[in-house]
Amino acid sequence: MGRRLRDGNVASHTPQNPRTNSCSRWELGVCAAVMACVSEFYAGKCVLITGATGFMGKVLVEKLLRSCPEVKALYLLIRTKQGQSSQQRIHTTLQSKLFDRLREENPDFHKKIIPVSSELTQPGLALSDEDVQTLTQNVHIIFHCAATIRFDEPLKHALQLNVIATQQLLSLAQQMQQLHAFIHISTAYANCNRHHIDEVIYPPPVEPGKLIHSLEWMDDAIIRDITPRLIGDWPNTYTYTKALAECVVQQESGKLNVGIIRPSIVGASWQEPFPGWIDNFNGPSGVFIAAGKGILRTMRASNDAVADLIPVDVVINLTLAAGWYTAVHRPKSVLVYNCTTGGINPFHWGEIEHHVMSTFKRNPLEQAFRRPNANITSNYLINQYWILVSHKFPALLYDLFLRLSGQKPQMMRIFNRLHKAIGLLEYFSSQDWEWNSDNMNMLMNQLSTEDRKMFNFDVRQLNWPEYIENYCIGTKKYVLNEDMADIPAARQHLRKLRNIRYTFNTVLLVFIWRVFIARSQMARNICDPLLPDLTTDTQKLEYPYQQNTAIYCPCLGPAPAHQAPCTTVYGRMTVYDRVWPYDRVRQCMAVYDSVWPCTTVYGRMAVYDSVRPCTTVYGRMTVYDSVRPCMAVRPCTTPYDRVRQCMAVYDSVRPCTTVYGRVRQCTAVYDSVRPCTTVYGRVRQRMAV
Ligand SMILES: CCCCCCCCCCCCCCCCCCCC(=O)SCCNC(=O)CCNC(=O)[C@H](O)C(C)(C)COP(=O)(O)OP(=O)(O)OC[C@H]1O[C@@H](n2cnc3c(N)ncnc32)[C@H](O)[C@@H]1OP(=O)(O)O
Ligand SMILES: NC(=O)C1=CN([C@@H]2O[C@H](COP(=O)(O)OP(=O)(O)OC[C@H]3O[C@@H](n4cnc5c(N)ncnc54)[C@H](OP(=O)(O)O)[C@@H]3O)[C@@H](O)[C@H]2O)C=CC1
Repeated sequence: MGRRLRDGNVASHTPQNPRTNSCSRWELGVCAAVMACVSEFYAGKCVLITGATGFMGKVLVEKLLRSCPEVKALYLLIRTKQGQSSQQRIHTTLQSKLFDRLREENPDFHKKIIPVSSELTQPGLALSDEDVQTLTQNVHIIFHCAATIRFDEPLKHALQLNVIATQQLLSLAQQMQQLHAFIHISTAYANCNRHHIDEVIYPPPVEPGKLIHSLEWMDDAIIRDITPRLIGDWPNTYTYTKALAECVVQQESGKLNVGIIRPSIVGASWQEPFPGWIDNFNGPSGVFIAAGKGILRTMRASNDAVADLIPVDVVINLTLAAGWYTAVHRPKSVLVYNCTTGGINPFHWGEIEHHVMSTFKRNPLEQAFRRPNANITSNYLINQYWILVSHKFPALLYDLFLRLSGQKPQMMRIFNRLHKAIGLLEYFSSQDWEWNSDNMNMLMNQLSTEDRKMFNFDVRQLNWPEYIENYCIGTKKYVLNEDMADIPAARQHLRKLRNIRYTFNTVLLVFIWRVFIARSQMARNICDPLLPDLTTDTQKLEYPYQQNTAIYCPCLGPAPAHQAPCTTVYGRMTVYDRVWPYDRVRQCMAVYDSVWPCTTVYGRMAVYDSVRPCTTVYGRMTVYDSVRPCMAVRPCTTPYDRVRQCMAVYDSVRPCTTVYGRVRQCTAVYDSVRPCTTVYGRVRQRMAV
């Protein structure tokens, strides 16, 4: 790494006329088709970059050093953070895997990097006088990438960094003696309150100077209260302040050669330095990861809306080319480049959903919470329903499990954060915009064949399915630092989750059946014919019954022998015999008469007798008696009912008497001749009176 500016170690640089240092068609008449004008332009140049520790800044530094090896120096404005100096921070940044290729090609690349301590929200960018002097003397090109990209940033802070810092940097740029170009990175969504966006700077929603002035004296609480009114139809403070920043760039550009790059949604790299590089959760990356982990199951997005993703290396190639073009061709006014894909090679959110899911099924993330299975919907209510069923309910269950196993519940908290994040993104995934990208095309046409390859931003060549696959794998490798060698274990984990799901679904189905469906007479009438007949052939002969009607127990033929056991049991049902009529009855009940064996009980109960219908039903209880044995002719009467822990009490002579509550205690008292048949609870007691 080069010595810090402050140490005054930057060699003086002979100013060059940008026009003579390039292969401008205007200057040279013709640009040799194979000449790499762009990298040649950067040879011997000093470049100032803000935001070099960020996602795009890093890629810019890497590409500049790799493809323009003759560049003289990179001054990187970096703030101290968490006790780390700018020097230490850039050292850490350069350890990133992103720089592996460069490290291999040029192990000394770091010598050209000169970190400069600068807090952009401070007056004068918190630059020392010495640093100001060095920068103003040496810098040829400025790339201003730093910004807060948080959607929920308080307005004052977003204004300070995105607008005021830009203003200050422009005023520093005005003092620079040999500045050829100032490139400001904006966003394609700076004007997202419009549907069609041209490559022009639109009038600001408010005069930036006035807003800055007004907010100076207001305290944070007041600003928070008036923020929604101020930002109007912008969805967040980020896009709003980026719109103001563009306006400031135009106002303060003076005689500078200025270009504005407006990337749409910046995603993982397409080709350089290798496919799929990404290092953060911003934009769609966090959504992909959450879906791959099986946490995110639903999101509001329109299947048919264009997903205007743009690979980070495309943005950086265009930015470097724009730096060259701005310096060499010095456009009369600020040139804006909408750096988008939708108008050229459109791809839709529905397609993205499909490719993300299929990639994560083939290359699962480790320790997934559930199997990846996410869907997008544009319908608010459907989305809310799935949030409840697929997010909140499982989170609740999982937290319950954690609580019971003595751990701290965390899933609900994770989901709340996820909902907050996706709630902020949905604005962008539920509608689409049209960007004019003429300047991007124009710039491409200005490049030599060599440059078009080296600084490729021709998104017509982008194969979306392949890109999305590399993107997802990139999140696995570079954001989550997972090893591809562990994929078999991750697949095994998914299989385990699938089995758990099947088991859970089966239990749930049985539960729903028991609680809701089996209680419904109508459902029984529909389902009975479909149910298997579990009686044996012998039983059928002896105790035929009609299963496909509501009549269950016609007693046909002569009574079987006295000892004949009670018969059928379907489902959870009871067997007993006529003398000792009892048995474990969990949820159901059979009631029968004294002579005949009880007949069928399906589901929860059939009660009948031959002469009189069974009598009382109390709560969940059946009580009846029969004076006479069941007869052949009469069907059983009451097929009923939810019997949780139920009870049949009867006797042969007198009706049963008491039934108590939901049959926690059921007391049947009766009969002097026959044994009583009390059943208590799950038939813990049987007794004869
Ligand atoms: C259904 C699946 C199929 C997929 C198909 C459909 C996909 C639709 C995707 C739609 C995406 C649309 C994206 C549009 C964006 C366009 C905007 C214009 C482009 C730009 O100009 S700027 C770049 C965009 N900016 C952002 O994306 C920033 C958004 N982030 C924020 O504003 C904040 O981070 C947020 C979300 C408010 C959270 O704040 P907070 O709770 O304070 O958390 P932190 O930021 O401190 O982060 C804590 C921790 O969480 C990680 N993190 C951050 N975001 C996510 C996320 N989305 N998912 C998961 N994890 C996330 C973060 O890295 C931190 O981790 P640490 O380890 O550092 O603690
Ligand atoms: N990512 C995207 O999808 C898109 C991004 N853009 C634009 O691209 C640019 C770069 O975005 P991206 O790289 O993704 O953003 P990052 O958040 O990854 O990087 C932001 C950079 O700004 C620096 N920074 C923030 N605050 C300060 C400060 N007070 N003083 C000095 N430096 C500061 C950060 O430094 P530190 O490490 O110290 O925090 C970091 O280097 C932004 O202008 C953004 O608006 C546009 C469209 C889409």
